[in-house]
Amino acid sequence: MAKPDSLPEGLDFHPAFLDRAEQEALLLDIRDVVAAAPLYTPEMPRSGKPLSVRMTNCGRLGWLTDRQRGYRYQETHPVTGKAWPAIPRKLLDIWQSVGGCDRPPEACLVNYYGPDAKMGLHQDRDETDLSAPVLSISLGDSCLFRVGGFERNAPTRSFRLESGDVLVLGGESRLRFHGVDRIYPGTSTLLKSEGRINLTLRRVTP
Ligand SMILES: O=C(O)CCC(=O)C(=O)O
Ligand SMILES: [Fe+2]
Repeated sequence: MAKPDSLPEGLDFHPAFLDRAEQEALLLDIRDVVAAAPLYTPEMPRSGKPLSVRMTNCGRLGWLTDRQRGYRYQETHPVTGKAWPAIPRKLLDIWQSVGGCDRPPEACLVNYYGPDAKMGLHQDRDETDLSAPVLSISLGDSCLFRVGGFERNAPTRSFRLESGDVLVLGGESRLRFHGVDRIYPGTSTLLKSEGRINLTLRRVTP
């Protein structure tokens, strides 16, 4: 899709960065990741309320949240107790070409959104290295993505993210609030069924 006319300062958006063949190849790698590290349902800290998105990770560190211990990175899958699988080469290459960071990512969060899933407005700030960017890749159904400022109540703008789009939150945009308002089911034929996969690559430690 075309770039929206006005995106917030410092937001680096690459619509249709991956062509269909690249998306299919990446999806095969993600299926291997999910086979080794199954999707699970994360819980909100304290309340234990389940998130609508299911998650897993690859990389040395994985991001997770549960009732008891809240938001954090850890080296093992919360259900299997095993180390996360490695980040696929293709993702490291994408980070190298558009991430603008010479150190490799340490974590790749895999978010799976069913047709009704969403993600509330939040900042990514559980990393100790906030100088490295957050790089996000969309696969499958389109979503309505919302991005705001540096306070929760600052004005926000929404635009669609489609399969193959890459978005980099870096530099002065690293800590912008963002979230996913909704999925548009049936807008992509990439996945076998409705839904969206988001891959979020991050550097965690300096
Ligand atoms: O699904 C997306 O596009 C955003 C995901 C996200 O913001 C996150 O996992 O922190
Ligand atoms: Fe985020």
